[in-house]
Amino acid sequence: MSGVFITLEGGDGAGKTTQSTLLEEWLTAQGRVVVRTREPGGTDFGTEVREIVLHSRGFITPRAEALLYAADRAQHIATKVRPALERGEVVVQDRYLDSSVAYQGAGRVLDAEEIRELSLWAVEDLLPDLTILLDLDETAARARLDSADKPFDRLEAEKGEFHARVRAAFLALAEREPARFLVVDAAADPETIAASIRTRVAPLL
Ligand SMILES: Nc1ncnc2c1ncn2[C@@H]1O[C@H](COP(=O)(O)OP(=O)(O)OP(=O)(O)O)[C@@H](O)[C@H]1O
Ligand SMILES: Cc1cn([C@H]2C[C@H](O)[C@@H](COP(=O)(O)O)O2)c(=O)[nH]c1=O
Repeated sequence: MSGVFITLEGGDGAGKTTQSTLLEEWLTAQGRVVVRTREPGGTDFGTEVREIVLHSRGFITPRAEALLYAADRAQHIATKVRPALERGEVVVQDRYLDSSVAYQGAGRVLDAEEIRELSLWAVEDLLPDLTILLDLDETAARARLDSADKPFDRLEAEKGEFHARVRAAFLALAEREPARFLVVDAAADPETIAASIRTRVAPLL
């Protein structure tokens, strides 16, 4: 596999969409073919899963929720991400298995190792070349979401303690795999963040 697989992680409102847009623009200007995608929802199947997992009105058990994210991931990696990497393209993806460890593991208080194993099984062990963690405290993230003025989804609607556990879990994951992660202060301005991301991505191209 000769492409480059880059994931962006962080809490809701940390700035992943903003930074993946800027990264895609820069990579395209460097002459690379970019596949910009996300989880959940990077495939037709995933779009249906996304609707259930983010907007279902009924109660979803934590294990059922973990399996929904894993099903979305299995389909997405097999049908979209691996083929793009095999063609030598750059995949820029909002969220991946670290989100499951942080949200379902720490947030929903399931066993983090089991959640990671479930995702690794779903994707036949594919890990990113680089994971950019946009780190922002939950109060600042909530203020950004509030100002966006759109209704909260199931996960965004969780309490502050849930999001604090998610943030701590992301930071612990980055500490455990420093070679894979770039941790960025997401409170900085978007151009400063984009510049530090480009510095780390350039040697991978
Ligand atoms: N560095 C930044 N400083 C201030 N505001 C920012 C910054 N980056 C993004 N924002 C703003 O914060 C809000 C959320 O940004 P964005 O949609 O990029 O985050 P996200 O991590 O993709 O969110 P979600 O997880 O909810 O999809 C937007 O209104 C965006 O304009
Ligand atoms: C991949 C993944 C995502 N989540 C959560 C995180 C967010 O709250 C939503 C996705 O919304 P976004 O606007 O696309 O960021 O889903 C999760 O709990 N577990 C996962 O594996």
